[in-house]
Amino acid sequence: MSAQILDGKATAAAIKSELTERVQALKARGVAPGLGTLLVGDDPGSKWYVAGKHRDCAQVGIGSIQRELPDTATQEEIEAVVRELNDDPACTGYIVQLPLPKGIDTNRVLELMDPAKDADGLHPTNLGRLVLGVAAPLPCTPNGIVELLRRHGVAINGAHVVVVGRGITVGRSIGLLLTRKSENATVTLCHTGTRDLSAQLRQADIIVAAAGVPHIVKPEDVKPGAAVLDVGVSRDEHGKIVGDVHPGVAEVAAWLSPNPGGVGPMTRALLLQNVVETAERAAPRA
Ligand SMILES: Nc1nc2c(c(=O)[nH]1)N[C@@H](CN(C=O)c1ccc(C(=O)N[C@@H](CCC(=O)O)C(=O)O)cc1)CN2
Repeated sequence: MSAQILDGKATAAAIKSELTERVQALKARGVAPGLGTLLVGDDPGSKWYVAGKHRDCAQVGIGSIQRELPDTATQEEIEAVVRELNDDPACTGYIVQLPLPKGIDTNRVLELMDPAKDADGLHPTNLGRLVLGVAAPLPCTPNGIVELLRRHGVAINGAHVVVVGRGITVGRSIGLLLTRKSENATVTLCHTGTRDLSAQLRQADIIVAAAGVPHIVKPEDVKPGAAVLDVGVSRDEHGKIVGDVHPGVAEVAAWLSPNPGGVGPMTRALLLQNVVETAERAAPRA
């Protein structure tokens, strides 16, 4: 058996094409959505991701505001740019690219953002709204995963989802989305303190691997017929991505989201969706 591919590139392209129409409709009503990004430091991966976000904006007609600081920037300098983005009327939504350099208090930076402009859905107010079930921008990678499964017809309702990794952008928040009544999944969150990871993985109908540990999910850990989403990014000595999922899993799983080409492009598409939805919320139809 060879798994069917959960094609993030093609799905993201479809979402971007839908968003292009929504942006045009907003502009016809005099609303111009604009995405701001704050990049601190010169990590090549982060630079590439931010550049990709602005390429996407150009593609769908969203404006771009790019702010950069060196990796020597202080907490105060970073917070000053956050305040500027909060006050900039051209910036209708923005993100602070993560991770921030060592020594910077990321939570303080995120808390300072205007929650109404939080395009990543990572502000404590928006995570709280998600807990309460109130409309809010949703974290992009978890939302991208749900959308990727939904658009490929993978059953989420009643599924047992095992998530590996408890980072802020994926593992911590994905359970909040998947356990909503609309998704109705049962979620187990595994991390470095989990005693028998293989035993947990073998129970899963859906595996979300977001640990950043190369090939932590092995073929023998996967129930035949499961859907497996590879989210972790490590690099080999040539800079090539090595995911969290061993290539042999393709012979056991029914569905596989590859890496690259799976969840990454979905993260970018759902970021644009947050920007569009924030602008739509701020400018309700007459
Ligand atoms: N503020 C945020 N920071 C980070 C987030 C986030 O959602 N918000 N997630 C990641 C990085 N990320 C977006 O910022 C991101 C990662 C990967 C991709 C992507 O399209 N990857 C490609 C492969 C690219 C390559 O070859 O390196 C793919 O998967 O096909 C997009 C966005 C951490 N920081």
